[in-house]
Amino acid sequence: MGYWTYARRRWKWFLWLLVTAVVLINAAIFIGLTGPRDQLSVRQMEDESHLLIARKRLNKSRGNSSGQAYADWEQKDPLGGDRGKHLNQENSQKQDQNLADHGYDANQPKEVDANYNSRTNYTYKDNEEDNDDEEIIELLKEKDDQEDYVQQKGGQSHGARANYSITQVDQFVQKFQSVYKNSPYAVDTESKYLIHLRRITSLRKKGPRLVDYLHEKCTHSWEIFHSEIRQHALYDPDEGYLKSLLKDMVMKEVVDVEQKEGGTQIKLIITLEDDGQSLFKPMRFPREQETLPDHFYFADYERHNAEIAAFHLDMLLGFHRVPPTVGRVVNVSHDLHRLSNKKLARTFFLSPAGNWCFHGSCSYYCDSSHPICGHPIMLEGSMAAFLPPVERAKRKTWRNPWKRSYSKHRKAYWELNNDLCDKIKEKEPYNTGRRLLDILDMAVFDFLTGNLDRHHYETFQDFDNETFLLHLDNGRAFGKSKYDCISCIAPVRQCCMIRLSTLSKLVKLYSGPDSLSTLMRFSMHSDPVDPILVESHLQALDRRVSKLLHIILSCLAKGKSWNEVIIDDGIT
Ligand SMILES: Nc1ncnc2c1ncn2[C@@H]1O[C@H](COP(=O)(O)OP(=O)(O)OP(=O)(O)O)[C@@H](O)[C@H]1O
Ligand SMILES: [Mn+2]
Repeated sequence: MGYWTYARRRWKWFLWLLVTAVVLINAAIFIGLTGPRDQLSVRQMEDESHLLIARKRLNKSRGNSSGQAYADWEQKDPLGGDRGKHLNQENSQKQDQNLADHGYDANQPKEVDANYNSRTNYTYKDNEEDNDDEEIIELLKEKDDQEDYVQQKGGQSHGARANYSITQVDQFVQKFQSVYKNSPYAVDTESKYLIHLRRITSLRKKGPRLVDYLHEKCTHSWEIFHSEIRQHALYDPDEGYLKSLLKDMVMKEVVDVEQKEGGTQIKLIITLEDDGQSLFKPMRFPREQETLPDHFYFADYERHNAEIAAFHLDMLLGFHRVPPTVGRVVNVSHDLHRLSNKKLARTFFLSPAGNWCFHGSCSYYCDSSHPICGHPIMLEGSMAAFLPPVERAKRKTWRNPWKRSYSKHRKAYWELNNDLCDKIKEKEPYNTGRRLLDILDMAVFDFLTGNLDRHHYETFQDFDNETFLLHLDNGRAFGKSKYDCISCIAPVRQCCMIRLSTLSKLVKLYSGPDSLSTLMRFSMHSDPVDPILVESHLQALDRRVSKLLHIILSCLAKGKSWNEVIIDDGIT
């Protein structure tokens, strides 16, 4: 072999080694960049053919879409069978029978929360931010020492009183009854809560519609919902369209899916065959799972069932400020993946357990370690009716004066000082009209649901400042059933004020015969993904009704006069 032949062979070897090295280095870089965790999902997302095969297989065995999967729900009345009738005074006699038909018996003994009397419930140890609230803690501790602060009376049903009666509140309720004896706000212990509620809401002046919808011709339920939005309420529960809207959100075929930008966690805009749209928040955890003790409120996961429960609670309180919301089970493949754009579709994958999962893109929990998964393909979520597009009905976003700091280290002004109310009372829009009392209503609502995440609120610009506040975004509510968020009610405690119509409803819920937990259980029973709340969260509602009344009572005890604390602004 000559020298040149030998040299050529070595050169070939060298070239071959070089190419192999380049390939290996590239592969190493690829693995390093994507990380071993994502290898499986990257492969799965790139190669959608296996998803198509799996989809076909599962669709065959489970029905094509959520509409079909939920066809049996068609027979169900989305507003609780005879809710319409319950709210109708003329049918009040039928009501008892209807309630009985639904297994509702006001005289049934209720499960008593055995832990309620324990001291830990009053010291709020599981959330340090509220430990600054010395005053209320001292007050509650003091009462706890008196032992009769909370008397458990399992066996009888008298509203929240049944399990969570407070001696001083009983006396306050008696005074309330005598002061408003012959007024629409009168409270007795016999009549049904829904009759009481109806009497109060019937006093409401609805006000005009949104300007752009004055001459609207409507066919679909969502169009009617938009055109029926009024100055003083988002919807009217007595109108037939609400029932149809809830039903349509469950039954209509999904025709488009898009990820909603803005906010921190994943939400999808789902368009249905009638062109109506809903905001879909997917289920992440079982109902029993509570907020992780080491999570701040702003890092807490959103709960789809909290959105549904909040809608029912808001309706039962007669506020009508939460967009109609209902549970729906969707097919991750047919209803979501098939209709997603490329960016969203790439985040879908088959999990090692064989479940259909996705994670979308957002700032919190949108990665493959926090997947949203079907079982194996059907996924539960909440569908909130979309508000009118901003091009037709502009909304104004307001900073909540009692906004939290959203920082691990800082506290907000109102958490360190008690005079925020005195300051904002002087300022627009809180110095006139209904706004300040609406903020206090929102605090009552958030205290009941345990929602610490109320940084902003919105109103419809058409109605200027004299309008209701939208109670949007309740996804972080109902996170801790044994903990009552006293700081959520700071606006009421610091202003020492409450709207008469709201107080009257709370007094009625305390007095019975219906308790808030029973009414909620009954109202939510109509939802396709019922049970919406586990028992401990329902019991918490009754406990919080008692505490709310105690907070009002302590304002009076501080020397404020009745009319300074309880404000009749005519808004119901
Ligand atoms: N039913 C609805 N129809 C139309 N828009 C809505 C609806 N609900 C919420 N939005 C809009 O979408 C935005 C985000 O919704 P939401 O607040 O529920 O999401 P989020 O991720 O929980 O937000 P954040 O992280 O800020 O708490 C809201 O600020 C609101 O403007
Ligand atoms: Mn939120």
